[in-house]
Amino acid sequence: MPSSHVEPSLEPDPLNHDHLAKWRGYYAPNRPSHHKRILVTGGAGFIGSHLVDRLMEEGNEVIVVDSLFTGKKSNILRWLNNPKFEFVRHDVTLPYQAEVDQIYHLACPASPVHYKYNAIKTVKTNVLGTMNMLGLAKRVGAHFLLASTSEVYGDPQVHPQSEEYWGNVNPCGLRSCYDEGKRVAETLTMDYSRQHGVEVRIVRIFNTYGPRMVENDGRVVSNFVTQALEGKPLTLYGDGKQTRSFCYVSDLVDGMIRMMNSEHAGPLNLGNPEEFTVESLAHIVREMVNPNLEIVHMAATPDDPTRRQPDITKAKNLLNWQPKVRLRDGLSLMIEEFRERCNL
Ligand SMILES: O=c1ccn([C@@H]2O[C@H](COP(=O)(O)OP(=O)(O)O[C@H]3OC[C@@H](O)[C@H](O)[C@H]3O)[C@@H](O)[C@H]2O)c(=O)[nH]1
Repeated sequence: MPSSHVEPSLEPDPLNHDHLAKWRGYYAPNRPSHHKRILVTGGAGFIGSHLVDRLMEEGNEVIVVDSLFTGKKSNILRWLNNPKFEFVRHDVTLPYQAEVDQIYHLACPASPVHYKYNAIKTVKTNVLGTMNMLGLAKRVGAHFLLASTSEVYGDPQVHPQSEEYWGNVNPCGLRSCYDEGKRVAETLTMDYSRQHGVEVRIVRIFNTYGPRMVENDGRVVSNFVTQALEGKPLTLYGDGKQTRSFCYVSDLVDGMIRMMNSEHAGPLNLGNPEEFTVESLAHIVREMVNPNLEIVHMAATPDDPTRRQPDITKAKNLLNWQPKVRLRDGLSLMIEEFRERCNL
């Protein structure tokens, strides 16, 4: 039994959320005392699998629920025979039940190419999937963390973006399934907190990169690294003057775990505030892999945000968190892993 727990009375008070949560925590059967039982939806994906590594290394029990639409079993291969680990191939748009203490809800395709592929499914994943996981959190008294996104700011008119900014999102465009889907997911999360007393956390994840990105998922860092290693021209969409701020995956995962174990609901930005034009990213990758590569311009994608940079003051103050890995250092780790994994 965790020492911080105060023993509640034998009967739960269903009208008192705080008491109910404590009661559930205290009397739950099979409750481990030294670690947590943690559900990670989307745990076989890029960010999810790095999060799972950290949670398993810390000695927790981890259940991964993933439909494998974009996730891969190979990302969690090292844990498959571990008795503290369980993989469930399941789509979160359908209910799922398990007795857990924490839920990290990441399930959703994240690359614009993937989330636009079946836009209605993307909305369903964000709305039904988030409702299902919040319902589970409510039933079992688990803490719930939503992996939201910088895309809730749309094409921002405020720069850099702080959590107070409400965003500039097209509700009817090609990206809306993801942007609006995540906005509803945030709304649902806050409503489950207000209406049902669920302990929630919302993090808004800015562009993240690193090992295990799907090499052809269409996102800019994975595209440039794969193209460079294959000796192909780097594809710059639009004029290349649009900006992004790239966070290395280990920094991001550290922020997510700190947030889950904090007292703060958020929303909270997690990202690296170093801002680059996409063109300058192409130059950096080219210089690191092969300075002779060509850079070709292609048409811009619709509703592509023109600038993006997180204001991380809140994360610094509340979580004592800030990214440590500089872009070139993170890129060289990623390039090395891509070379090995993809035989490039
Ligand atoms: O080959 C490419 C790919 C992309 N790009 C450009 O690079 C920029 C970044 O594009 P990405 O597809 O990597 O990512 P985006 O910033 O559009 O979306 C991202 O935002 C935040 C996350 O929540 C999302 O999951 C992620 O997809 C865009 O301006 C895009 O047009 C290129 O110039 N060339």
